[in-house]
Amino acid sequence: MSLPAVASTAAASTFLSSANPRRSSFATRIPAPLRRSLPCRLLSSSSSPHSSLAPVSAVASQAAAGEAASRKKLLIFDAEEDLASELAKRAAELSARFAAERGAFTVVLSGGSLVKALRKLAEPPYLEAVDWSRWHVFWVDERVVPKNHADSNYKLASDGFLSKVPIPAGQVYAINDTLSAEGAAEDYEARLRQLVKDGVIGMSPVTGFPKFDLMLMGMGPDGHVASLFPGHPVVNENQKWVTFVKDSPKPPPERITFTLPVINSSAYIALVVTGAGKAGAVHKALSEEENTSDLLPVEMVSLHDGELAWFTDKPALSMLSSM
Ligand SMILES: O=C1O[C@H](COP(=O)(O)O)[C@@H](O)[C@H](O)[C@H]1O
Repeated sequence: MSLPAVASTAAASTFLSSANPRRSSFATRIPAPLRRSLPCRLLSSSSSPHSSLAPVSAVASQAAAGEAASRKKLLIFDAEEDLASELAKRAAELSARFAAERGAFTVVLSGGSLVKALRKLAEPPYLEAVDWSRWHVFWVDERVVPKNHADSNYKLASDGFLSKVPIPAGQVYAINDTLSAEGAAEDYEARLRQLVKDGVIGMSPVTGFPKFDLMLMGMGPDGHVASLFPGHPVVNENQKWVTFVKDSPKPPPERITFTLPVINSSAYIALVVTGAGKAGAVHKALSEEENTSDLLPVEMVSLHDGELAWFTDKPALSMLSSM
């Protein structure tokens, strides 16, 4: 689907300005065809992306009726700085909410470009304001390499984020890097099951899979999420919580990964996807052309009862419009 280069329409401006009077010039220039092409009905942008549009009220009434509720948001940022600020703010809000509700806050990290986007959490005011003692940190995927290896997602997060915030060391759950891929996946799932029994991780009454409070995830240029790659059979795993691959198309080949049922049971997912290199997969994921036989893993991320927020920028959306 190619979208025409059109300037903002009155409808587009009204659509957004009623929800967010501080919208950016980019938001106002989202053409009506693009708005129609987006399955996410919540669009906002720049440094103040909080607007909510129609489906949120629909979701609220579903929730009031006791049904599972799923929401999607598309947040578009002019600057990476703004994206990082909003991500930190949202994570801090969720931390306070879940710490109060459950006494623990379970956070799942991916590797890749996501980690850099977390940097503002390690700065004032969040460094002091967040109750880090409540955080329990997991990985949505990990490469089967030693923890001090350059390819390790643990090392990436440790160097770029975890070493800068006072999360108790015993609440950072790295994979066992002395095991094979199969062994590490089994071991990680066993540890998750124990933490569910201990009440640290919640369970989804809707799906019967663990329900993590916040997943902070990236997406590869091919539309992969975690280590679930397009066309790989593990994308269809629907029993295990954690599985493994030995033939990842992106090096290193051996990885362990959460399965889609676990990802889709989350309370909140922030999917951080920026840059022109991701534009093709973003176009496929966010356009209305649905070919259910050919879904990218990112298109299969769909929460049963929670909120999925895309944190994006103009280059990542560049194939959806001609900005
Ligand atoms: O290999 C991986 O890639 C994805 C995407 O990384 P990005 O640098 O393109 O954002 C990442 O989310 C995943 O955790 C990692 O193992």
